[in-house]
Amino acid sequence: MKNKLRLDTAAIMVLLMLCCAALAVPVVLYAPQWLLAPVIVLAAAVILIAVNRRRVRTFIARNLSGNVFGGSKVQYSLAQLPLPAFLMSGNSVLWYNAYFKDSVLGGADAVLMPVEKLLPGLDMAVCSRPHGQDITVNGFRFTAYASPSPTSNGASIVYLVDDTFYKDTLDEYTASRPACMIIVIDSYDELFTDMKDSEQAHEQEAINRLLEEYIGQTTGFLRRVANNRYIAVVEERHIRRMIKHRFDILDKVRALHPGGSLTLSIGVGHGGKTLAECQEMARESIDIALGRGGDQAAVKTLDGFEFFGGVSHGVEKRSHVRSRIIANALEDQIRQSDSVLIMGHSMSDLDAIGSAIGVLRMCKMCGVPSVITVHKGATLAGQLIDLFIKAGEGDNFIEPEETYEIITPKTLLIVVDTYQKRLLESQKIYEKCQRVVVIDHHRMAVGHIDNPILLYHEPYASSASELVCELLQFMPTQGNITPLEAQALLAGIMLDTRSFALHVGVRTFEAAAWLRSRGAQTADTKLLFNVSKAEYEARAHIVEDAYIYKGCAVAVSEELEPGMNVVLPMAANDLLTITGVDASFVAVAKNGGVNISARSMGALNVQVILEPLGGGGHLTMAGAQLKNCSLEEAERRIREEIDHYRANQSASNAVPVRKP
Ligand SMILES: Nc1ncnc2c1ncn2[C@@H]1O[C@H](COP(=O)(O)O[C@H]2[C@@H](O)[C@H](n3cnc4c(N)ncnc43)O[C@@H]2COP(=O)(O)O)[C@@H](O)[C@H]1O
Ligand SMILES: [Mn+2]
Repeated sequence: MKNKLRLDTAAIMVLLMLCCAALAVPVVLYAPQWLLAPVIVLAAAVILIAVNRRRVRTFIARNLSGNVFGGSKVQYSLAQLPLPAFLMSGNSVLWYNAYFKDSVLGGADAVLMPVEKLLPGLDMAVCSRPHGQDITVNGFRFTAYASPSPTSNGASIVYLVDDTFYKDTLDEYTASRPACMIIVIDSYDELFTDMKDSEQAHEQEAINRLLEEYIGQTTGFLRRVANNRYIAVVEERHIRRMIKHRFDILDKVRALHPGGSLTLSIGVGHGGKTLAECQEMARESIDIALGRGGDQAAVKTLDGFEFFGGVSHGVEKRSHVRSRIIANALEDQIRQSDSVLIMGHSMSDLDAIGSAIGVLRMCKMCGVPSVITVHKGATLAGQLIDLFIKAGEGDNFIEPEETYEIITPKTLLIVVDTYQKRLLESQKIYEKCQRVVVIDHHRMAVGHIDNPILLYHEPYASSASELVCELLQFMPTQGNITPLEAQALLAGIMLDTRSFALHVGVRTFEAAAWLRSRGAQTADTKLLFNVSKAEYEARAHIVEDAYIYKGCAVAVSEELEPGMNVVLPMAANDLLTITGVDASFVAVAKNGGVNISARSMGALNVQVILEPLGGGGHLTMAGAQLKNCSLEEAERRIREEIDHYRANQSASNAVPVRKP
């Protein structure tokens, strides 16, 4: 009968269409004034079809749905089921009970209608699973369950459980969970110490007002717990809104001073089981936000950290007193050890080896057996190590594997120029040594060494070599560093400051002056940055092939000759010297993957751009290593992250473009 009805409808439709078509031609040719006639016929056809469809649907519904369908036992039980239920075949609704008609169809008929039209998004594969599928219709939130059909166009029964109340309650519960925020005014002591009382009060009042307004938009509360520190407890829904707006309070506070010297850091903990757990997560977040240089929000969730903001340059906040305390403490630790191992990051560079050479001198002055452990076949400081070998000091450098036998509980491991476990020259040495000291200048990142007995971490220092110079200056002059060692430390500073162009503070020049006084020759040091002709050519080719994308120079290159690793970061440095280039990204194929070096002069944060690719570094210098990745894919991902970064910049001004 259904087929017959469909046939009738189709036949009428086709007939009327044919009539229209047949009429239209002669009418246009001989009597255009009668053109209205076929239009009227067509309109009549459409109305007829609509009326007919409605009649058909009502007819089928009256006969098939409700309580009177065939009287089969299955149908009878579904009709009485106090839940909306329907039967579908292929993609069409065949039958439904009265509950379905009332609550889902609002009393209308829908037999033979496509299911997609009635329940958009219903997926039979999903709702056939034990947890069913969430479906929202007319403001009601159902869970749909289905009997799986053995064939794609076979019949299935679907019934809907109205969970509106429980789902709304669950949403409200989740959205109202408490979250904790710790807010810190960056570099408070440095900024506020020299201010008059009235100026201090004025600044503090401005910050308080902004924070009160910010937290005042929530149902939470804000408490100032120290001069520079606040705690806020807000609901999860407000944290979501803050994340959506990328913590725009950071911009508002930064805008209080045109120079951007006044900034905030925010640590957020949310999603924890208890408020105490969220507070602990907020504490870890604020440590990371401050360790990364401040002026940013770090959000810890159960899955890891997310960062927002972070573009201004931190205010130097180091003191000579702290350096002296660290120097004394380090000397004590060295003297309490039966041996000392000094280690940098993998693919060590002039800063890692230069600072290690400085630390080695401290150990020698303390009379404790010590050695630098480095993969001599995988270093960017090969020329420097060769100089020491030529000077008869090759024994100072040994391969990591050669140290395993000599490690005892009283061995001290001093890690320089990295704070990250996964970047260490040797994970095994780190795991074997029970006592670890870290001397580093990188911003703190997720996965840092978490158990050092002594930590000299200064993200405001130019380099690890600068930090080690400070420590050495508290050691006796007699027996202190040789001219060759001074040259090594100077090379480390020159590398990380791009020859005194970036991250240079007063203390950097103080360290350089001291090294000069200890015999470092700048011309000799410069020679350590020389490359072979082949390396120079490779570097030039990469620069030549680069193109500019959204203010960033992007270059990709096939794998370089073995031993040419330094070409990659050097080409990235070179590209920054092009006018109008805010940042550079160089991607070079390596062992089935791609290595990336990125540089900026501070106008954008390359660390933030490379972090989603699993990389890191800092604002002006970052890197990433993509495993099992083609050059095309790497290039696509770099451009995608640049797009994302630029979109955020223009959307919220959360990341203002500024030269240092
Ligand atoms: N996967 C990563 N995770 C976290 N951090 C990473 C990761 N990969 C790299 N990084 C950090 O990013 C910056 C930049 O690294 P880079 O490899 O691009 O540059 C370093 C050296 O390759 C480069 N370099 C060494 N010798 C020379 C030279 N003779 N001339 C020019 N450039 C040279 O200098 C960078 C030194 O970086 P530093 O060790 O941080 O001081 C870096 O921080 C990685 O740790
Ligand atoms: Mn380094």
